Amino acid sequence: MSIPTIDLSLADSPSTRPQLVATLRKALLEVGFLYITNHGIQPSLIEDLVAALPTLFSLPIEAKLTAALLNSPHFLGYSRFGSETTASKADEREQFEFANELPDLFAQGAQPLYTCLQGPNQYPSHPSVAQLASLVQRYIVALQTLAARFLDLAALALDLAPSTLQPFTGPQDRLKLVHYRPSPTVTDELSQGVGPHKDSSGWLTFLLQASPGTRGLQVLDKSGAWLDVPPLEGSLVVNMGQAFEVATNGVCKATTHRVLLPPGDYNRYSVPFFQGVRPELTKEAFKALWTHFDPEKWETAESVEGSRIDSPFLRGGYVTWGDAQLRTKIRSHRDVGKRWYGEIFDKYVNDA
Ligand SMILES: O=C(O)CCC(=O)C(=O)O
Ligand SMILES: [Fe+2]
Repeated sequence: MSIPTIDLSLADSPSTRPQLVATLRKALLEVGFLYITNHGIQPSLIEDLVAALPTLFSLPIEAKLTAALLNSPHFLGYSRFGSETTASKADEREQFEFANELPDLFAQGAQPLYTCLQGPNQYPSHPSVAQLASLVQRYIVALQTLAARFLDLAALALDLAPSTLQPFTGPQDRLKLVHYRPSPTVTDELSQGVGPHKDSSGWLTFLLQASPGTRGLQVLDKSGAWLDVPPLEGSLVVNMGQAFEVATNGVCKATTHRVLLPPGDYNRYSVPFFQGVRPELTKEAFKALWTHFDPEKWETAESVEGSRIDSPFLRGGYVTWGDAQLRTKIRSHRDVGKRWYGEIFDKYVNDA
C-alpha cells in the first residue's frame, strides 16, 4: 500500500473536483494517511516557521523553561526530552505546544474540568524568538482555514453534505513545534521519537515535516506493516484523529503512527496542527451519522496492533470527548497532571 498525494488545487474547478473526491475517499477509507500539495498555505509563512525552529530549540534550557508546560493547566508550553510518555515508554523529543489564544478557563474555575484545557499560551522569553508568538498565531489561523475547507471535502468524499462535520468542531485547535534527536546513549538501535498512537486531540491532523531528507515518521497499514512517510517537498501530511473514527462509526479508522529514529547525529523538526473537537460531545451526538456509516455498507478493516491502541473515547470509557482528551493529556504529561488535576489524577492514570 502506498500513501496517496492529493493536489488540493483540483478542488477549485468543477471539472477536476470529482477526481480529487474519489482519491480522497480511497485515502480516508483505505490508508488513513495522505499528502496534500497546493494546499494554499503561503510558502513564506512556512519558510519563516521552518527557519524559526533551529533557533527556538537551540535556546538555553533556562529560556525554554520560561514557558514550561508544568506551569500550565492547559498543557500549553515547553516539555523537555524524555518528559512525555506514549505507549508506556518515554519519547525522545522536546516540544512546544500552543493553541489559538483563549481566555483562561482554569483561572475562572470553569466546569466541567476538561474545559480548563482552554487558556492562554506561554512563549519563551528570549530576544532571539521575539517574533514567535505572532508567527505561531498566523500559522494557526492559516491552518484553521485549510482544516475547515478540508473537512468539507472529507465529508463530500464520504457521501455527506459538505458542512456536515463543521458543527462538531471545537473552540481550541492545537499546534506543536517538535524537535527529535536520536538517543544519545543508544547507538545501534532505532529510538522511539514518539510511540505508536492515534491522535487524540482532534478531527484531522495536518503535519509539516520540517527537516527535508530526514525520515522517521511511519504509519501502520491495515495489514499491520509499518510504512515510511518521508518528507515530500511542498506537502503537508494529513491523518485522521480519534474523533473521526467515532463520528464515522469506525468506518474510517484513526490512523496509527509513530516516529522511529535511526541512529546518528541529526535533528528532526515537525509541526503538527490538530483540528479541535467540541469537548462536550458525547458518542450519542454522532448517532445520526452512524445511520449513514452502517458498517454493513462500508468496507472497513484495521490491523490488530492498530485496534489495540489506547483510545478511551472510542472504547466508551469516558462519556465526553473532553474527558477523554484531558485523560490523555494527564497520562502523557504526568507531572503537569499531578500539579493541576490532583483530585482526578489517580483515577485517570490508573484506569487501564
Ligand atoms: O513528528 C511527527 O512527524 C509526528 C508527530 C505526532 O505524531 C504527534 O505529535 O502526534
Ligand atoms: Fe500523532
